[in-house]
Amino acid sequence: MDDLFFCTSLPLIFILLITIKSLFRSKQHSRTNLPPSPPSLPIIGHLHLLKPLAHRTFHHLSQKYGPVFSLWFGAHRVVVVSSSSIAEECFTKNDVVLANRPRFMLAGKHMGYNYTTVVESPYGDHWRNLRRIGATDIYSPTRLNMFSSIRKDEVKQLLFRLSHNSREDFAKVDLRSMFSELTFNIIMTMVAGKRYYGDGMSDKEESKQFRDLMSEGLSYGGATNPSDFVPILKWFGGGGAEKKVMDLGKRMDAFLQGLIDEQNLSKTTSDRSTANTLIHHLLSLQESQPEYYTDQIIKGLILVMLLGGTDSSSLTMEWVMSNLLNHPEVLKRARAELDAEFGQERLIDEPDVFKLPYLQSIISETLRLYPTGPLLVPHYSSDDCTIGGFNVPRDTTVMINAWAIHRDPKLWDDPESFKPERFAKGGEELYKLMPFGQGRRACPGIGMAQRVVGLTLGSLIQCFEWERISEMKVDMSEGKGLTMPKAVPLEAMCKARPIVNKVLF
Ligand code: HEM
Repeated sequence: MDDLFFCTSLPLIFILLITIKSLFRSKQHSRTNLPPSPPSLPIIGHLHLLKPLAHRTFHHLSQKYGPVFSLWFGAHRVVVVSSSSIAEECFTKNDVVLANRPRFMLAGKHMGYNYTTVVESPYGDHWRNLRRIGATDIYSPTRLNMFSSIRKDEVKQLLFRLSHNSREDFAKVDLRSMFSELTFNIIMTMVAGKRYYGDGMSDKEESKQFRDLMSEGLSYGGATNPSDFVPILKWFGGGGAEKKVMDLGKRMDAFLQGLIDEQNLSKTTSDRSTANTLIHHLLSLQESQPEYYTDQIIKGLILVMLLGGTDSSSLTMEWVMSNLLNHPEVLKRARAELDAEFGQERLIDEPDVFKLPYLQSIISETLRLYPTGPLLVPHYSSDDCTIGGFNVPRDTTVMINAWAIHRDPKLWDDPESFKPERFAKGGEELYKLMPFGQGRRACPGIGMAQRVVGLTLGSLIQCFEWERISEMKVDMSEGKGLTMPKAVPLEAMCKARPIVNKVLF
């Protein structure tokens, strides 16, 4: 009996002691040499510092506390990184440890199927499966090429709209709404063969429903529940924001399910108008692999395209046009590049965009100064790690301040100035940019964004003269919102160039 005890229990006790010791050491390790932190208030920590334009607040803090500092959002630890080399460490050495997402966004819970869409899902098999589906069925060059005529048609419709009053003289146009409608129409035509914006659409009930859902969805995208940070708030009721997002989530789900049901029905009635849509393709895969292509997974994939792929691209185009209006010499050079390469006889097409290095430099320079994801999407540590020589415990949210890195004077000459020429050399400068993130969780929509943004801007420059609405420079201040909109929506004056009459009418 004694022998048996020694043989079985002693090794177990030994293993237990070693585990306790290493756990203790790990806890100690993670509690010392933490990133510096500003003085905090009881219970709320640093929440009082969180004002709109968080990237700017974090940048100011980094100047005092260094390139890695920590904050408490109530009971939740957050580490902010503002240096290029340390961000690189996050996306290489620590890429797996930091590939999780925090769970404090209400949208992720109630619209994103309890944090299971590709944006919010934790790192693991489910997320890998979603990225695989995205890479093969949605964002691969082959799939993107299949939908190139949709993008071309939508851009043509935009050119038509712009030319309505501008064939004789300069006319004033509201570019924010036009860019936004363009990106929604492109994605919805790819997804379901439907356009919800444009002539005759505003009275249709389904269009109205879609527009309302999207504007609510984008406005609640960054909503958090204060009681997730300060649990004591649960005792005081509240939760108003959560109820609104919950209600929106239900309506959004019903709408997306309606699209799927409609396509299922059209299969039985052999309606060919929906045969080339993304939903049709995903539903056909559902037949052979039902466990991977569930209705919920399909709805989640559509949702992230709509909420992640529209504002980010349309606001980027608005920032680019604002820069061009403030720098007429850059606009002139971009137009000369287009005219020299393609003349005034035919409209440019998607593949042409990659033969326009100056236009590409303008887009890169705009994404440097005005990245529409200034803090990327928050990452979350699944284990203890070190960042920039500091210990960062597991369950810490890590934010990368791409906006600050893109303006770091140690990295860029004259960082506050708009100078597309800095990208003329290509390679090295481009590697310092991170508007789409880096590593495992980097944006999978980059190819689609490049095509939409490049084709639209190239076409606008090829087909129209552009001027500001007054002598005053376009206001470049940033407004509130997750995707860093301009504070003042862009209006501009445009006049059709001769090519418009040749190719559009
Ligand atoms: C100019 C346009 C765009 C910009 C600047 C942009 C930027 C970003 C950024 C910064 C991230 C987070 C990276 C990180 O976590 O470190 C991201 C993630 C993501 N983006 Fe984009 N994006 C753009 C367009 C698009 C488009 C067109 C789509 C799809 C239609 C898309 C889909 C996604 C998805 C699904 C993720 C989540 C990836 C994951 O968590 O695994 N994006 N994007």
